[in-house]
Amino acid sequence: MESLQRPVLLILGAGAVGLSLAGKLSGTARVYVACRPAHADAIREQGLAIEGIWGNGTVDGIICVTDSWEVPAGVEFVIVTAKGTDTRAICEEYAEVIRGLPVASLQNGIGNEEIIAEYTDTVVGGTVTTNFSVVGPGHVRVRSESAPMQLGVWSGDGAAAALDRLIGIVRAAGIPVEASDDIRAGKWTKALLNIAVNPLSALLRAPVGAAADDDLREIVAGLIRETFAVAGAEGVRLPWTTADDYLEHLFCVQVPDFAAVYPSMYYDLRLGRRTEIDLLNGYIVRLGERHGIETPYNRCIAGLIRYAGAHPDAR
Ligand SMILES: NC(=O)C1=CN([C@@H]2O[C@H](COP(=O)(O)OP(=O)(O)OC[C@H]3O[C@@H](n4cnc5c(N)ncnc54)[C@H](OP(=O)(O)O)[C@@H]3O)[C@@H](O)[C@H]2O)C=CC1
Ligand SMILES: CC(C)(CO)C(=O)C(=O)O
Repeated sequence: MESLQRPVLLILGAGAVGLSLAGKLSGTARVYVACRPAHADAIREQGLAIEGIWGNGTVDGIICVTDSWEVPAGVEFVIVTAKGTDTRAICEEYAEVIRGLPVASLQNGIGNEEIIAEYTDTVVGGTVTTNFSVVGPGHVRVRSESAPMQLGVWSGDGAAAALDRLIGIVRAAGIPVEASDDIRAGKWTKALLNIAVNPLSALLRAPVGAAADDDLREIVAGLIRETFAVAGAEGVRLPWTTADDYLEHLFCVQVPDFAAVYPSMYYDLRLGRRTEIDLLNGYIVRLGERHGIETPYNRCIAGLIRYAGAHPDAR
């Protein structure tokens, strides 16, 4: 009977982040994951293998689905962890399931919550500043963590109540989490880190620590100064007054925290998948054009990533 009272969650687009979350959340919730057949087959056969700072071992009880009709009634929360390039497609695929349910995004980049809000009324925005990777089918690794998960009301009358409940579920599972009273700014705050390190790591095949190299610091500073100018024009209230204040945090805290690991875009480029560049640096370029702000550093790095993405011999 106890399991019937557990919250029922559906994680949409479960790879590095989604499967790791599923592994942790299944301690306190019944968790369905919408994932690819390779993960589903491995997890059905031998459970989810998880290693790293969130614990080591095999997690049984995660329920894999590869099609929307496999999701039973009774799901209370949906968490989207697909890449931002797949947000619309996965929302379309699971549209019947998610309509009317609270849906949270833990994705990087700007624009995912707006898409999700087209499919349900109640949206919770979120960020996760932890490093996750896929080791193989049904096997994930969790490495460095630099800040607690942030969750905040995005839209919908029911979002405040949904937020409280979701935070309770996440906290009960032992994942550090905080409520954000301005999750729009929270998404931009997280994007600063991704704009600074993801494309450089992906292009150079180097871990995040490379961003602090003397030859790269000025590039990172250029990316961030442009992003601050655009964020200011958009009226986004970042937690740092100036780009240089954030750069100090980036180089003194975030880059050291993630020095040895590779960001998600590194894996996308290596594996020939679409990258999230247009939700990050490419987005800054588009907004810069709208506001008449020059963004040469972001334009350059976004172009390099797009070129490498389109030319296998360049990645
Ligand atoms: N990895 C990290 O350390 C962090 C990542 N993030 C962000 O979290 C999000 C997820 O990243 P990450 O977990 O690394 O990405 P992954 O690519 O590892 O995981 C996403 C998974 O969703 C699958 N997927 C996509 N569409 C569908 C679908 N329609 N049905 C079933 N499965 C689907 C993908 O399969 P396929 O590849 O075959 O399409 C992939 O396995 C991104 O926005 C990322 O930027 C945030 C913080 C840290
Ligand atoms: C925080 C970081 C850099 C962790 O890997 C990330 O968000 C990503 O990989 O996209």
